[in-house]
Amino acid sequence: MTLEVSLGHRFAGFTLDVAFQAPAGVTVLFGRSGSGKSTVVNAVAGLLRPERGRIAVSGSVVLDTDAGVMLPPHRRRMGYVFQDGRLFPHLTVRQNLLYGRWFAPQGARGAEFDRVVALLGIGPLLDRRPGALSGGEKQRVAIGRAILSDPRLLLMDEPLAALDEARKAEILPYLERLRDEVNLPILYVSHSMAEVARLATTIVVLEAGRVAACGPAAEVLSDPGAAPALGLREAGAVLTARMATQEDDGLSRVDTSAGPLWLPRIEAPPGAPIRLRIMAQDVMIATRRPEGISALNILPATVADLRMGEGPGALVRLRAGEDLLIARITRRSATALALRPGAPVFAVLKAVSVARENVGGGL
Ligand SMILES: Nc1ncnc2c1ncn2[C@@H]1O[C@H](COP(=O)(O)OP(=O)(O)OP(=O)(O)O)[C@@H](O)[C@H]1O
Repeated sequence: MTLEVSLGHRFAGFTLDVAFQAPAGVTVLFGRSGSGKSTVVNAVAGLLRPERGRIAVSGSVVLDTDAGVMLPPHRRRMGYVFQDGRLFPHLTVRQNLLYGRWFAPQGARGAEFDRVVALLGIGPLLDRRPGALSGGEKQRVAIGRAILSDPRLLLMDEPLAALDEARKAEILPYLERLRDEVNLPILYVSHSMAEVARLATTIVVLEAGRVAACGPAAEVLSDPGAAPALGLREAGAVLTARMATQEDDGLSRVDTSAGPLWLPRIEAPPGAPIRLRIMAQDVMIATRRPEGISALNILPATVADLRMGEGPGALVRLRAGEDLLIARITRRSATALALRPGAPVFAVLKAVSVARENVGGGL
């Protein structure tokens, strides 16, 4: 495991008691305001001294209260990207970036300047000062500065929260590239489901200082038990498909492990991994393959588990090939269809449910 975290801490009126492990990639800490996300990140960074805990990154222990180990922040080799960038206003972009590199340990200063500049697309900005940058550009520079300090782990506490939708959309592809091309684990705080669905490798859901759910993104997002903590309205699964063909009528065909799906045209080369998000409310369940229906996308599936809500709703997790889906239906339908684990069904996906802005890189 790349990241091992176990923490206990009390503030007046709040108790944090969490433990999770995560492999390489982006680990998203997700939860409502006040659930403890920043407290965890601050403890990992060394900005908070927890009462009890053990934190290891790629096997290196930075905190172990039982063993009396508590490295100070500057010896933990964590890159930290805040909501507001926090660049030095009197330095140019180049100088801000080089400042980050100054903290890299001797001999490890190879996190090459040019490669990072190219990765984040900030070459044309090098001689400007932060005052002449957009919010999205500032954040890209802040990320570059953090990477150039050659960290073991990148901590990002709501790095997009201060940006408008257009600037968020500008940065997300760079974050995907960081995840996919730079071998740098990232601990990422967010309460935006769209960001989580697009970026997360692992999701840790916090609720009132405890871990409500934790695991690979595809599993947590399709888990009926985790959906209430994630937000029922935004419940939806992610799955990875492969780009197949462009069709004559403007649709693109992508292949999932359970069969093909057709979506509004996606610009991607054949074979490219495409991360899809399918909202629970956009999945209907049929016990027989429907005919004479306008929905294009129908996948054979089996019921994995289901959870009857306290109100009229029910959440059903479906296994379609290797992939997991979640459907939000009524309890009445779940009963009428006699849904139970193992039952063979068909998942009917409304074509619009696979939205273009939800299409990102591979898991
Ligand atoms: N230094 C502190 N002293 C006392 N209480 C604190 C301190 N820091 C955080 N808390 C409390 O701990 C709880 C968790 O706070 P935390 O900032 O970790 O939540 P969060 O999930 O990051 O929230 P948000 O999404 O609003 O940033 C809150 O109730 C907060 O008031």
